[in-house]
Amino acid sequence: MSFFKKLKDKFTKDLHPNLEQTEEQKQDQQEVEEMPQEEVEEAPVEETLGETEVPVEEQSTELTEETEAEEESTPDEEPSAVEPELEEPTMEEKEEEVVDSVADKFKKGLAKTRNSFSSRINELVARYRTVDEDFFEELEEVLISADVGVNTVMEMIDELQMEVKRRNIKDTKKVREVISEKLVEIYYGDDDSSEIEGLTENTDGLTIYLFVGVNGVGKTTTIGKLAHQLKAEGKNVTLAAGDTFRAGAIDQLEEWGKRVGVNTIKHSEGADPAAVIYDGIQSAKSRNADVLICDTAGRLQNKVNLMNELSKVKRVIEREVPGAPHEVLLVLDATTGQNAMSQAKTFSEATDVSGIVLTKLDGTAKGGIVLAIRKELDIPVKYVGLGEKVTDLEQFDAHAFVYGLFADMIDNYDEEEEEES
Ligand SMILES: Nc1nc2c(ncn2[C@@H]2O[C@H](COP(=O)(O)OP(=O)(O)OP(=O)(O)O)[C@@H](O)[C@H]2O)c(=O)[nH]1
Repeated sequence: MSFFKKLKDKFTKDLHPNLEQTEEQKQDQQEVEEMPQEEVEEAPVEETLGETEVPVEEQSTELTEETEAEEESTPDEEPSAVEPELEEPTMEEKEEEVVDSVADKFKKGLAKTRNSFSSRINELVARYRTVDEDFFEELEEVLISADVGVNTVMEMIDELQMEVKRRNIKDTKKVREVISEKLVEIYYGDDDSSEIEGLTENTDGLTIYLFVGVNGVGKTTTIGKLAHQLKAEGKNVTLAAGDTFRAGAIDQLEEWGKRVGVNTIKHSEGADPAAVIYDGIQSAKSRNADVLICDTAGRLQNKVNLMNELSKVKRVIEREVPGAPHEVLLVLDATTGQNAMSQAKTFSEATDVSGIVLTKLDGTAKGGIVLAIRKELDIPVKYVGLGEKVTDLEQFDAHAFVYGLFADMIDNYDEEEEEES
C-alpha cells in the first residue's frame, strides 16, 4: 500500500481518536473539582510526613551528614507542600481539547516547518520533473536547512537514491512519498519496531522522573503538561521544585502544580536541590503517590558543577527508590537549533539522559532537528511540545510527525489519481 495512503488511513479516518481520552480527562477533572475541600486538607503533607518510618527532619540530617559539601549546601528548613487549587479551564481550552486529535496537533504544531519544508520540496518537484543528480543535490540543501543534520541528510540522500533506482521512479512528484517513508525509517533506524517510546514506569512503587535542561527551554511548562497528562490517566502525581537557583522557578512550578491540581514540594531559593528532592520523595511515598516529577536547575557555565549537582540528586533518588530515576528527561528548545544539539552533548556527558523532550516545535520552521537528535545523539525523542497550552504535549510518534510534515499532500491524496498518472 502506498505510504501516503497508509498515513491518510491512520491519521484522517478517525479525526478525533483522543476524544475518548478527553472525556475521561474531563471526568477526572470534574471529580477533583467536586472533591470537598476538607478532604484535601485532611491529609496535609506535614502531618503525613510524620507518619513515615523515619521523620523527614532526621532523614534530611542523615542526608546532609554524608559529606561536608552536602552539609554546607543543605539549609536547615522545613519542606513546604503546596496544596493544589484547581483552576477552571477556559472555554477555549475545553473546546480545543475536544477538537484536537493527535494528528491535528502534529499538523498544527508543524505548520511552520511544513510551510517551509513542503513548499520548498514542491517547488523543487515542479522545477525538476525528472529525478537526476541535481535534484538530489538541491534536496540535500532543503533537508540541511530544515536542521535535519548533515550526517543524517547524507545517509538519507544515499538511501533515497537507492530506493528511487530500486523502484524505478522517474517522476520527482513520486519522490515526495519516498522521502516521507525514509524519514520514518531513518528515525527508527535498526530498531524497526516503530513503537512510540513511552516513559518507563515503576510497577512496584513510586516512579520518579528527573527533568534536566537549561533555563528558558520550557522545562517547567513541560513538567506541568506531563503532570496534567499523568493525572488524567488516574495517577497521583507530586512535583519537587529542585530548581532552587531562582525563586521565580520555584514559584512557576508551584503555579503549574496549582493549575493542574497536584502537590508541589518546595524549599526556599538557594536551598540544596538534593534536599528538596529527598523531601519530595518522602512526601510522595507518604501519600502513596504514583509519580514524582523532579525539576532541577540547568546552569551550564561549568560542566563539573552541573555533573556534581546532578549526581548528588541522582544519588539521593537511587538510595531512596532503588531503580530510580526511571527517566532522566532532557528538555531542549527546538527553536535553538545547533545550540540544542550542543546542550544535549553537554548534558549527556554529565548524566545518563534517557530521553529528550523537544519543546516549541510549533515555533520553528526547522523541525528536522528531531531527526538530528535521534540519529546524531542516539537518544530517543520521547515527547514534543507543540504549543503553550497544557494539552500541547505529545508523545513523539515518527509517523504522526511525518503526517504533520506532509499533511497537505496526505489529506488530498487520491490513490486512483495517483495510479493514473
Ligand atoms: N510555543 C511554545 N511555547 C512553549 C512550549 N513549551 C514551553 N513554552 C514557552 O516557553 C517559555 C519558557 O518556558 P518555561 O517553562 O518557563 O521554561 P523553563 O525551562 O522552566 O525556564 P525557567 O523557568 O527560566 O527555568 C514559556 O513562555 C512557555 O509558555 C511549546 O511547546 N511551544
